[in-house]
Amino acid sequence: MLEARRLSLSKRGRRLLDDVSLTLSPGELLIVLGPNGAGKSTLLKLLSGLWRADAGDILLSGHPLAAMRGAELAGWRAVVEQHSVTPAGWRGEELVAAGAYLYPASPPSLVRNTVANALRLTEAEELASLRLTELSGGQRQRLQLARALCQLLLSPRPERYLLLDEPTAAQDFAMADTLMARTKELARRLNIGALAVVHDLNLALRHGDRVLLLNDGRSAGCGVVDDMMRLDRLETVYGIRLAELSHPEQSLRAFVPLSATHSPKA
Ligand SMILES: Nc1ncnc2c1ncn2[C@@H]1O[C@H](COP(=O)(O)OP(=O)(O)OP(=O)(O)O)[C@@H](O)[C@H]1O
Repeated sequence: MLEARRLSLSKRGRRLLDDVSLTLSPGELLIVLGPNGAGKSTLLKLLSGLWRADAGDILLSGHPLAAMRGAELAGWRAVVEQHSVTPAGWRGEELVAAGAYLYPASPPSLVRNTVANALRLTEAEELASLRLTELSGGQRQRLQLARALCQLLLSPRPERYLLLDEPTAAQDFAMADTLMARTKELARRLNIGALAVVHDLNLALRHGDRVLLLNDGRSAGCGVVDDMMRLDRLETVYGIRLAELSHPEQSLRAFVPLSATHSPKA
């Protein structure tokens, strides 16, 4: 299990995260929701080991993340950041194969198969031979997801975690839904703990196992989707009136903003 206990972080005299805790189990998809500036990316940077918290601990299967070096950490977790830099001149499959850099002793055929598998799982097969500079933002984002999957698929660690910062931000409506469904399915099938920061409440509703709500650097609750995704709670966190709609025949529900009463904090 990935366990974050009472994380806090300040920068330039501002509290970006304040006493935030969470658990992420292998096989589940935890969605992190919250308004702009709530601290979602900050939390992901701490969980990834890219930043260090001022207070609190992060444990991976009981081992402190703070004591892990880069290569060791990369076996436990793969990260897709919000803004990833892609090397000029690379083609899609080279980016995905970068996920195998930790395992130089892997047989080339295993790496080739893993890259192909990761491309297939992320609906990115047709991007393999194309130059990154000639791809759309959404296509590059899918390849980054494939690169992260390749890293985890080759890892010998008993527990693996996939940390995604807005993995569907550049995806069209249909692809966003497909990718979140895939992520959930992969988490289950490969027993990977997946955490995804998303903005779309309805993606969280449809695909999340559990939800962490962040507001102003603090936790506004963490629990199963039905408990967290309640109208009153979401209206408070987002500062907007919402309507909850349900499909007459299928057990589907969705949230839509009702009015322009939003009062952004910053
Ligand atoms: N390097 C930094 N130094 C100082 N403050 C920062 C830094 N990075 C982010 N912040 C501040 O921390 C707060 C949280 O930022 P963060 O990026 O974690 O929010 P977020 O919830 O991911 O927002 P968004 O939904 O807009 O991506 C913001 O107020 C931001 O201005």
